[in-house]
Amino acid sequence: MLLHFTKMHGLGNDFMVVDLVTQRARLDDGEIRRLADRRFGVGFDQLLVVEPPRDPDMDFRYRIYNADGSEVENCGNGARCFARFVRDQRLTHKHEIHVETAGGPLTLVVENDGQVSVDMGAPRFAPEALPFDAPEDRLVHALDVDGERLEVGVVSMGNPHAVLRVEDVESAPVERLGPAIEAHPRFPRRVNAGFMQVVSPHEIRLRVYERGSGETLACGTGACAAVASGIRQGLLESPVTVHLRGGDLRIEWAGDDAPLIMTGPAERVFDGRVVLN
Ligand SMILES: N[C@H](CCC[C@H](N)C(=O)O)C(=O)O
Repeated sequence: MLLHFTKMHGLGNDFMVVDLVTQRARLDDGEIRRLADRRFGVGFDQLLVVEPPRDPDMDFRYRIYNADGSEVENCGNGARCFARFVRDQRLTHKHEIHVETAGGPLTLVVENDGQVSVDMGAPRFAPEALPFDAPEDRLVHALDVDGERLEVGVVSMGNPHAVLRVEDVESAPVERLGPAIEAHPRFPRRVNAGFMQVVSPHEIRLRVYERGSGETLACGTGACAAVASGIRQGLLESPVTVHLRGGDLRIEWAGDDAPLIMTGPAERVFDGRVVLN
């Protein structure tokens, strides 16, 4: 069977996007891992699958799978690429798109300059929202990792994030601490590990070792989590420019139960067809 797809990226966080509104295919986790492979398959950080909505008030449902085949609740860069995809494919003509995800409903606005703004919902800090094994909500939690005692902010953006403040993202031990935090037993469903350098109250640099995909060039939910944790700790003030390895995102948050608004680009690279086993 041939499956049509579009290769896209949000600041270098790259996606294989598949329309299962006009196509039919069943992709199990083994097939997703094969397609994710950058030599034996198409190669991507995440697979985005566009489906008809289950709720008639929504425009679409979109499902997100990491390169290891795990299905996840939310993907910020993916949401922007999804919005660009459904308009480019003429699956909708709307500028404001309402979509169901495993992490809850999202509202996406495609701006005239090609940037996409996403209402990412409100961050949740309660440990049970991630889930994270801790007795209570704290600004930062002590976490023993690889013989070190770290202090991490924990945030759910629908998906789980642990944010570690570092002096310099370039010299931060992401390769060593990233996998150790991702697989830490106090995160029963694993976690995305963010390494945040505060440049000024309105500017950070960020690297993210993503759950299920490793370090990516950008992570939208990771940028939201870092900003939310930084504002809550009094280190940052909205709006915040987040410098990621693949480029910049703008994150706004009014605090408390207000949603985080993330704005950034979404690029198409090529259309393709792949043979499914
Ligand atoms: N690896 C993440 C999903 C993708 C998030 C990221 N690509 C983004 O832009 O938010 C997780 O397992 O929760």
